[in-house]
Order: sequence, then C-alpha cells, then structure tokens
Amino acid sequence: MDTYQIRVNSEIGELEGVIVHSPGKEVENMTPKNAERALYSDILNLSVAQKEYGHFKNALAKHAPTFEVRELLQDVLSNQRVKETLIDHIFDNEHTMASRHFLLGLSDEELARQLLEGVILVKDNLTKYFSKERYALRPLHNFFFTRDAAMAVRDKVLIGRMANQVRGREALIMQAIFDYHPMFRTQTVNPVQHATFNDKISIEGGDVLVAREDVLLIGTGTRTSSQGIDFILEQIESKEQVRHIIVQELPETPESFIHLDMVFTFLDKNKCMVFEPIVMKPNRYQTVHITIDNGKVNIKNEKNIVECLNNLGFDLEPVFCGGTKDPWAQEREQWHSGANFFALAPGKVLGYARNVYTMEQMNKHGFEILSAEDVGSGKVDISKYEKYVVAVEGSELPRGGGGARCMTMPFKRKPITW
Ligand SMILES: NC(=O)NCCC[C@H](N)C(=O)O
Repeated sequence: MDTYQIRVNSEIGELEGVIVHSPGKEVENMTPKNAERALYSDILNLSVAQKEYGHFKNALAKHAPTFEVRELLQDVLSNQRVKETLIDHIFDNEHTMASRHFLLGLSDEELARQLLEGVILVKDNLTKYFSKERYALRPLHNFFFTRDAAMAVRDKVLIGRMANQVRGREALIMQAIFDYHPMFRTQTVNPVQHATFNDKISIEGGDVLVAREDVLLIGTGTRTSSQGIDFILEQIESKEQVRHIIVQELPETPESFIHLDMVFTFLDKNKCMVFEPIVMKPNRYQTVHITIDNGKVNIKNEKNIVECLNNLGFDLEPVFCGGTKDPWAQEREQWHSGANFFALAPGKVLGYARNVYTMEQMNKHGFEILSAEDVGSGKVDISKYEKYVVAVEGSELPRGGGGARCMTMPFKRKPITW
C-alpha cells in the first residue's frame, strides 16, 4: 500500500490523490416530501446518476489515484477500537433509535454500507412503531459531495463542522479515515474538539479554497459562518510568513449559492472561473481581506476577489460562467454548477458539459473540450492536450446541488512554481 503525506498548497497543482464517493442507494432513499430536509431541491434517479458518475470517476482516475470513501471506511472499521469509537461518536452526535449492539455485530463491509446508506428502524417497541421515521440512522444523501466534510489545507486535514445535522456523520467518517487509515500521514484539526469551540462555528469544504501556500479564500454564508472563519484564523501560525485570508460573503438564496466554489474556482495559474454578478459586479456582498503578520491581524474591505488576488501577485483573468452577455444564461448555468470546476493540473479541469455558454467561454480562452466518457475509456489521449476541460454529461448529478469540485476531496497535489 502506498502511503501519502497530505499536501495541498494550491487549488491547481497536479493532482496526486483524491477521495470520492460513488453515489449509492442513499441517494434514492428519500421521497419528494423529505428531499428538502435531505438538502436536495429534487430527487435523483440513481441509475442515471451512476452512469454519469462513472464517466466522471473514470476520467478522474486517468489523472490520479482515486479512492472510495466506502472502501477506506471499511478498512478502518476492521480495527475494533476504531469501530467502537466511531459508533460512540455517531451516537453522541445523532439522536438515534439504532442499537449499538446490532451495529457492532455487523461485518465491516455491511456496517460501512449501512453507515452510508442508512440503518433501517426496526419497529420492535411502541415508540419505534409510532415513529414516522424509516431510518434509525439516516442515509448520507450528500456524501458524493466529498468536498465538504473534510478539507486538506497544506499538510493537515481540517474536519468540517457541517451547518446541517444531516451531514454531520460525513465529518465523523472522514476524521476516522484520516486519523486511522494506514495510508494517510497527517494530523486532523476538528473545531468541535478544540477548547475554543462554540456552537456558532460552521465550516464546509466547498467554501474553503487554498489559493496559494500563504492565501486562503473562504466563502461565508449559509454554510460557513464568520465564527468558523475566526476558528481557521486562530489556527494560523504566521511566524514564518505573512498569511492572507480573503473572505467572500455569499447570498442566502437561492441554494445554488451555498458555497464559494459555486461562484468561484481556479482553472489555471492565470485563469479563474467566476459568476460575474456576485464576484465581479458591485453588490452588497462584501469581499474582506484579513492579513496575519507575525501574529497581528489586520482586516479591510476589497473591491473583489480577483483584484485582491492580483494585488497579492497572482495574474488572474476571469472567465465568466454562463457567458458574458445574458444575465439569465449566467444565472441558469450557475444554478447547474456551471462555475464549479475541479482542477486536475494547471489548465486541466473537470466540469459539466450541459453548461454550454460556460463551455463556449472556456473554449474561447484556449481550453479544448473533451468528453469525460472518451477520456475515461481512453478513446481520447489526454497526453496530446496542454489545456482542456473534461466535460461530464451531467443531467442527474447537478440535481444533488453540486459539480466536479464538490464531488472531489483532493489530499495531495504537486507544488506549483508561480
Ligand atoms: N461544495 C459544494 O457546493 N457542495 C454541494 C453540496 C450540495 C448538497 N446537497 C448540500 O446542500 O450540502
């Protein structure tokens, strides 16, 4: 087994390892009535979602070692102490009518499956019989967005404090993987376990972008709170160099603005994807620049993310999600995760094919558009291209509320020479 030292010092360094979760039965374990509680705006068809996801994952695996949560979880569950600790944490965290004894009696494979897909409520007493719940532990409908529950920042893994309880177990599972899987060498940082923890802290990976070794970009809105960002600020030891956090406020509605990566992502050393109305146009959503210099914190407003980054030595040109002309096209494509690109290497990214105006812009900026299915099957030889978008057919996946960046948790990237 290869072992990995965690290292993510940028959003675009060549990918050396990534964690994904192929959507399983948990995605269909919901009805229109409870979709909202599951953080979905629609219900998904699993067979279509799996087909699209297959193309996405095969294309990803052509670029870097790709690991599944399900398998990593099963591996760590083979250690009895880890299994018991994880179950204890889950029971502390969720009000559940599940039986600890029952769960501990399952095989590692079956336990991993049930922790992901949900544990059925056995109606063996009157309270359970009266309960309207189908599950004693709910399915993790959103786990195929592996981005959000854990984030590699430099050499550590920051564990998410999920804004919604329905995603809480994802963070516990990711922590168990990074703390105990022999493949990883790292230290996890979990706000919940810190002396300074308070209940207003929430942090999700879709909001946290490692722009450069010394620059973090963090969104704040419905998912990551100012208290969450203050927690990250407290963790920064700035003895060795000046460090920066650029904070972008996000709208509360519609739900497509949940995370910063839904309006801003990096594409190359000199290109970024933006949803113009929020990122570039004057509006009520502030961009704030925090500088940490030898322990001293300075906070000021900035015009926008791109200008602020360029003042810090970047050379970024924005590419517009949904094109440059029609605000309706911009809004429609942003809704379907049109700005949510995942960088495989500088100038090599993954995104949804359906966002045609966005793809047109990418093409105008020199990106070849390659089909994910062809890249995954080897029909297209990626070594022939310098700069490209691997375009994933996504009609079902975006209904879950995210795109390529949301569906990946990179834990190792090659350093960039800027
Ligand atoms: N980074 C992301 O934007 N992730 C998408 C998460 C969507 C999921 N349905 C959620 O609401 O949490």
